[in-house]
Amino acid sequence: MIVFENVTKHYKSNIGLDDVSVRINKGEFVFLVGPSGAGKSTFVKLILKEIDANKGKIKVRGEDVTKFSNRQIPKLRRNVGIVFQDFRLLPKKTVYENVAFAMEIIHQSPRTIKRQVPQVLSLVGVGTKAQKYPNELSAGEQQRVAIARAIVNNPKILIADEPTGNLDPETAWEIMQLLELINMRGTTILMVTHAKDIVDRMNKRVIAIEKGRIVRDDIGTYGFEEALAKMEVTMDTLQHRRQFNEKLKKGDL
Ligand SMILES: Nc1ncnc2c1ncn2[C@@H]1O[C@H](COP(=O)(O)OP(=O)(O)OP(=O)(O)O)[C@@H](O)[C@H]1O
Repeated sequence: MIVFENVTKHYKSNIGLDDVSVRINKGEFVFLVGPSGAGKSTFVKLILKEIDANKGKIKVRGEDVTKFSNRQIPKLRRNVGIVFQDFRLLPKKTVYENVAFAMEIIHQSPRTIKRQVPQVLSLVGVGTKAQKYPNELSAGEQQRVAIARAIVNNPKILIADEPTGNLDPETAWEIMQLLELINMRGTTILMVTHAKDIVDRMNKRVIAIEKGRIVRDDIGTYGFEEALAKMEVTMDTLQHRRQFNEKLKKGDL
């Protein structure tokens, strides 16, 4: 889904990323962590082609974005939703209008907008706030609206850049559960964060970068346990089927 192959990005004298190779698969939930100046924003900006790499290939959904022309960039960004720490909602538009606007700019029909916006607002838990303005909402509600706006056009990838940075721990956790729900519906999620407690609690894959290099890439253990649980079910089912077949053969049924 997102592949970096020997990607290097230098800014004059600073290293953004240094020979980074990594693959994020379809459906994954990945944390990108690292100290300030490590290269996290550089990583995100390269995916969105807000900046260009000096070296290497960056594939997003199989296409090498380093070769994209300016005309191809809007399509790329349509496939990658993004949410920020500071929400970035339009203050003079209502919740409904903020989300509808993301559909209007890609020329969705009024009928589709009318159908989709209420659906996505209730999915993220702010269905009753459609006519409110951002300043009438709590921080957590504003982030929910920003998430609604980011996913309303069904992007395959959602990048969350410090999405809980402005939230108290309880609200932050609610937002994480919402992101998990979105991930379970099939969206690949890349979340940049400094929130160690959240990273530990979520137990997902963690890519750590320092000074432009990947220094750790740990797969969360839940994925493995889940797979094991699924295997047990399958093995149970197989065993039942085998017993059933044997009984059938013996004429015990
Ligand atoms: N436009 C730029 N011009 C020059 N140097 C830059 C530029 N943008 C980033 N850098 C440098 O590249 C390195 C990586 O920066 P980047 O913003 O990717 O880090 P980060 O991990 O996102 O940091 P933070 O957690 O503080 O946002 C840093 O040394 C930074 O100073």
